[in-house]
Amino acid sequence: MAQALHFAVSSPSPARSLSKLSYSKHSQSLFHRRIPATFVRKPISAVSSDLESSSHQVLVSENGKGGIFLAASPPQTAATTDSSVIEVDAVTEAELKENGFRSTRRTKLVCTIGPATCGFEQLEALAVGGMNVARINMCHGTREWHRTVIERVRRLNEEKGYAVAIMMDTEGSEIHMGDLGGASSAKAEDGEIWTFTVRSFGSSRPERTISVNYDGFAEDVKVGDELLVDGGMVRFEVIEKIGPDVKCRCTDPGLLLPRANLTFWRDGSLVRERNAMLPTISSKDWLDIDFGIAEGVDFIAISFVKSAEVIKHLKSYIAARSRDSDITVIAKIESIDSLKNLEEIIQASDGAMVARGDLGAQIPLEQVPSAQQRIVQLCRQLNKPVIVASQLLESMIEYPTPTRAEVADVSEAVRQRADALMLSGESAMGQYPEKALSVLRSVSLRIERWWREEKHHEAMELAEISSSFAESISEEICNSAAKMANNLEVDALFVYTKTGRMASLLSRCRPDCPIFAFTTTTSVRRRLNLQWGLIPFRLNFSDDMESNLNRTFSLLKARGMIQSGDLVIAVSDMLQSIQVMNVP
Ligand SMILES: Nc1ncnc2c1ncn2[C@@H]1O[C@H](COP(=O)(O)OP(=O)(O)O)[C@@H](O)[C@H]1O
Ligand SMILES: C=C(OP(=O)(O)O)C(=O)O
Ligand SMILES: [K+]
Ligand SMILES: [Mg+2]
Repeated sequence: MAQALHFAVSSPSPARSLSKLSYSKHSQSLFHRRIPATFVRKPISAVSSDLESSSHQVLVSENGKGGIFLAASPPQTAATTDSSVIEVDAVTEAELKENGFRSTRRTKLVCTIGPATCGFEQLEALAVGGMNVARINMCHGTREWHRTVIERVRRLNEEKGYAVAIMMDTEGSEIHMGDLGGASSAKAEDGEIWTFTVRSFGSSRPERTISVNYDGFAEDVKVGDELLVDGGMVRFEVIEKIGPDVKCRCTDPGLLLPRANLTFWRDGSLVRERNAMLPTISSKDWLDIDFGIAEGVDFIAISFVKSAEVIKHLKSYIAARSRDSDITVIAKIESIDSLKNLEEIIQASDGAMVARGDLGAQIPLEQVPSAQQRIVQLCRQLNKPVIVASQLLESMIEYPTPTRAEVADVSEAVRQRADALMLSGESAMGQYPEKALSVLRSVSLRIERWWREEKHHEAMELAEISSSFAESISEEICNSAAKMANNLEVDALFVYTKTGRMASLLSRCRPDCPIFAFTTTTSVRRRLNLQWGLIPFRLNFSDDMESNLNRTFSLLKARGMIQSGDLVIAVSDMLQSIQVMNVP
């Protein structure tokens, strides 16, 4: 029984308007009569409203495959011919073959790499387990150590066909403890007197003495202040100051980890005077940033961002230092100031991280969940990938299974439809990194399915974000294509995008089906690895959508990733078009 789809298009000239499009459920193909119409004002239910300019025509025309082809502007000339290779990472290929499209995981997974996972085999195990991005934290380890990790991830991608991206995370200039003289941790017992000092020590460090990286520390703290390690994992009270040494009594025992973050509180509020004067990007950070640019990392995550200024400054520096690299700058939201200036920071950044570790040390812990929800929602509105980070599965540093509370925390982050989840200590120095990763994966799949089956009608209302008419065409096309994909229950969305923008506009709509994103450069492909629901492929393609589609179909069918009859909606940023068709 054919089902009529109506596209109502009004045109300045009378009479000519689009009429019926018949959609036959059986052959799953759309057919229609070719009626070119200049689209002026009325919305087309599928492509939606506000394409006003008369210079833009919306053509509904036959595309030889009985498919519908909406082109919002005449096709431009575009790229060159191509090789017939399609690059897809091995994990995705296996998942698609095993579970089919609809159950492919949408939420991306970031793993912090540390001593527990820096070996080639350990990195491979994480990649097989679904790691999309490997994070290196410059707060720890040497540049040489991090370079080795980067090289191993690159080798993994080369040899095994993965597309694991690299995220470099700056140390930042907040106050933290030094190393513990090589010890992996130190236990502070209740009532013990510890010395925090700005002195630096060679090999022999007196017992219960901790060096602090902030020279102003001994001046700024006052007797009576409360000193928090890692946001309250251990607490001390300042009892005496002797020159560079600050004597503190342990009031809340716990484990001291190397280079743990220090904050100090006076009369119940965070002391930030001089601290606030510290630069967001320290001199060491600039050296690390040069290192990251030289190593070609995909993302640079900036710690303790306080304003949009530092992001703009860094982006212009990166642009000047490396013309062609498109390193994505992620703002870590982990201080009171970053919450105060949240919108401007996210607007200026390419993405954000809810860095709950330090955030929970700077604001009362009970405010972290609502701050997380606010940050995730704002990023989604502004079309910026957002990562929920830290302590998701903290107990799995020591235990092979998570607590119920941790599973609920992960579920909530997936329910909020964050783009990505991040493991910190769990994968950097924990005993069960692969188990922790598999918990993230299984919880993601479960909540994503819950969304598709029970909640997708609650898709978030997305405000218009385009800053030009051309951009608004792309935005309208993606919003419509995502809606069509849900209404027609298509198996997948295909998007052909050089810059990745069209792919992220589709990801922003959180459609029920996965989004196959084809792009011509490896760096854009890796960058798309952080965005919800995108399965990035590298493929040389032209502006001839027919040949792009035919080649893509044959390449993916040959790899058993799609099959004839699958229903696909294809979107392209070159032609600004939507096509609905069955895989031949
Ligand atoms: N490159 C590294 N070398 C050694 N230890 C690391 C490294 N990266 C992370 N770690 C360990 O894992 C813990 C959690 O990692 P992360 O959350 O990134 O750092 P932090 O908690 O110090 O901000 C760190 O405190 C540190 O003990
Ligand atoms: C991710 C965070 O930053 P870092 O681990 O670098 O302190 C955090 O504070 O949660
Ligand atoms: K850091
Ligand atoms: Mg932090």
